[in-house]
Amino acid sequence: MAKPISIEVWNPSGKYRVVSTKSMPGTRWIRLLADNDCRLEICTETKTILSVDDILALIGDRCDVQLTEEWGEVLFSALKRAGGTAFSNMAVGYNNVDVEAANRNGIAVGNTPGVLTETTAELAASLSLAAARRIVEADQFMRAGLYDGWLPHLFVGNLLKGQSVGVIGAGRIGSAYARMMIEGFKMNLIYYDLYQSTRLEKFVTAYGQFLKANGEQPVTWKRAATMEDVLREADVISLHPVLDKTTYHLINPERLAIMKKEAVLVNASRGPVIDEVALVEHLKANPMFRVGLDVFEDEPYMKPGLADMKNAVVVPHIASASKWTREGMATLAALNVLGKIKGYPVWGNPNLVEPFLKEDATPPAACPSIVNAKQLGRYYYVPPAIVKALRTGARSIILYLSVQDHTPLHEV
Ligand SMILES: NC(=O)c1ccc[n+]([C@@H]2O[C@H](COP(=O)([O-])OP(=O)(O)OC[C@H]3O[C@@H](n4cnc5c(N)ncnc54)[C@H](O)[C@@H]3O)[C@@H](O)[C@H]2O)c1
Ligand SMILES: O=C(O)[C@H](O)CO
Repeated sequence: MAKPISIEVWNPSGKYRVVSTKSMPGTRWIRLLADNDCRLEICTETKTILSVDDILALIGDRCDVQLTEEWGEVLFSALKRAGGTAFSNMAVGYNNVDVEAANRNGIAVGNTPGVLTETTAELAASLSLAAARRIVEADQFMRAGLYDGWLPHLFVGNLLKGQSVGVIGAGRIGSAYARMMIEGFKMNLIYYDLYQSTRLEKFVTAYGQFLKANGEQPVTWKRAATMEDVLREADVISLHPVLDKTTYHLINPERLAIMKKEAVLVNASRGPVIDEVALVEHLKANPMFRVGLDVFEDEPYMKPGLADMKNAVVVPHIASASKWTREGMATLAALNVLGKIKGYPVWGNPNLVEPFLKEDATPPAACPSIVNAKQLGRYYYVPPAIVKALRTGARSIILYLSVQDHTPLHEV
């Protein structure tokens, strides 16, 4: 039997036992669970990453649902044995979750999309600027007392205006990042994604027309046929795909070699999207090539040599770390599991989660985002207006649920 784990308990007499492996920001998520007859146990262990045994101890022999951490067959089957039916990641990415194992055990898997988009894109934009303008190097130089007067060559970096920004993975976050760089710095877009992002293309076209009408150079867009086209052409490249078999080591020695010598590469997706050993070699050989990294291949560690590279800006996986976003993630994670307990349907569009985030309002009676809803045969939330329209005999309904053209629309 694994050793006991220290916990803090809310609403001890609650009927449903909900376990959170981490303390999450804000208090709304706690209130939502406690007010709905849940006994909430929050792990208070000081270590950052819990082992499988730690989590088994937390699940115990009766647990209704579980939030966050690395999950596979051992944990999902233990959760099922304890009577559990739901798990939620406090993250949009769920490459840490073996969804097949969850399906085999009939466990609903939640994630928290939509609330991280702008926050994560802003951090990617910050890393782009910090790397292009050598902000961290210059800050360290200043603090070291090395500044003895203005010099024409001191920390010369790259101008972004009019250059081209490359986005690989133009989904929610990639598209938001692209818009920031285009609107903020008037960069031209080249992107690569498995799907076309017509919304993003339309945005760039309209913004280009606006600039032209005001006598400025219009911005342009191009959807690249291959990822290599983006790598060859772009001055700043930001990676925003999901991590899966197709994107593991997407940036490898061959692809690094075709990038511009003075390019800036940013990664706020997942560490293994870049072959980090190859990246360190590339940074050593190309001092004007710069990177901004939020994520690492062997998190929390960096590959040997990376920490010594002046042309790398590194931050500890903080892309979603704004107060609003983190509290929103906690709320969505809690509502995913609460919705499963209550037998609620799954929200029709996981990209449009604002109704769940209104601080003083009762959230919709739905699970905000369950990634294996279809596999588990869950049904979807239909907005009351549509139900009413159907009841009053409407013959056709315009579905307005897809905010992103290439995001598959869940069945309603
Ligand atoms: N660093 C952080 O804190 C942080 C925060 C949020 C999200 N993320 C990561 O960012 C990822 C993207 O999040 P999102 O909300 O934008 O997801 P999303 O699903 O909206 O976008 C992902 C995009 O990647 C594309 N894609 C998939 N495979 C590809 C391939 N082989 N080549 C090119 N494009 C490909 C998809 O078509 C999609 O458009 C998450 O899965 C997560 O791993 C990291
Ligand atoms: O995928 C995510 O949501 C992040 O990595 C956590 O911020």
